[in-house]
Amino acid sequence: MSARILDGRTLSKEIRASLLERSLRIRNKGHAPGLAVILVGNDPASKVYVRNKSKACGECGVMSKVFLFPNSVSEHELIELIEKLNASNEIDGVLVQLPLPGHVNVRNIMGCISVNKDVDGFHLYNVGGLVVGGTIFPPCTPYGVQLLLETAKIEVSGKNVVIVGASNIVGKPMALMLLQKDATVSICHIKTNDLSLYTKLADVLIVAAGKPGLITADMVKNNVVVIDVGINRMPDGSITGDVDFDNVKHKASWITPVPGGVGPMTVTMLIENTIRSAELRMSINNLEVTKLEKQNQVYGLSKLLGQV
Ligand SMILES: Nc1nc(=O)c2c([nH]1)NC[C@@H]1CN(c3ccc(C(=O)N[C@@H](CCC(=O)O)C(=O)O)cc3)C=[N+]21
Ligand SMILES: [Mg+2]
Repeated sequence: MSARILDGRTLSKEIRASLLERSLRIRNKGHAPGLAVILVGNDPASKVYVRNKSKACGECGVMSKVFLFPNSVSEHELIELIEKLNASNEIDGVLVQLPLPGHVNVRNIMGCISVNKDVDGFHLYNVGGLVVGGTIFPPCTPYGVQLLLETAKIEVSGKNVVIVGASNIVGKPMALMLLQKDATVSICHIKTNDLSLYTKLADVLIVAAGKPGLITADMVKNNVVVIDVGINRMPDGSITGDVDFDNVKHKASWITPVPGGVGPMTVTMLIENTIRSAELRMSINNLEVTKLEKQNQVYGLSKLLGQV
């Protein structure tokens, strides 16, 4: 037996085609959707991701602007730029690439991004939205995983979903989103005493630990659905996930490859959030947007969610 592949690259292509159509509709009304990406320092992986994001923006008719800063940048300089971008009518989404250098307080920076342009979903307001069951901007990686599962018609309601990794950008928001879909969610992390006790229970196993080969075939049950969020750069330059793909695939019913699984979906959902932000801004009176924006108030939440 060999698992079916959850192909994020192919699904991304399909979604990006429909995003381009949405983008063109917005452009026809006189606005080009815009994403601002702030990149600090020289981390080669961050540069690759930012390049992928810009390329995807191009495919979807989204204007992208990258702002580069040296490692020595001050918090003040970053905040000054973010405030300009918050106030700019050309910009629908603002993203600060992580990680940031140690002397910059991530919470301070994320807190300055307008909640209405927080396409990463990292502002505490949007994080709080997830806790109570809905947010304007679902964080891109968990959002992409959810879409991969939905597209393959993998039902999570009532299922044991085990998440390995408790980061603020993947593990924790993923848990909240799947809890909202009535899954029974367990979160494991670096201090978990007996990891395989949990992984063996999983109907759906989501791994975001950053450790190549962490999940082996003996740790999972037959027919498990495996989502590998890990991206580990190997000495030969290739990338690999956290799952021993070649062996686990014989037990799993579905599995994501790395590359070509979750990674492209992360980028695609970022564009989706940006285009949705642009659609929302277009649907609201400009004066009202400016007024609410100045007060850093949220608009359109009830419009998007139906109810909170
Ligand atoms: N503010 C912020 N938002 C993020 O969303 C964010 C971030 N910071 N910092 C880093 C992580 C990581 N991330 C990825 C983006 C693209 C791929 C991607 O395109 N992966 C390709 C391969 C890429 C390669 O070859 O290295 C794939 O898996 O097929 C992966 C991971 C976004 N992140
Ligand atoms: Mg991400």
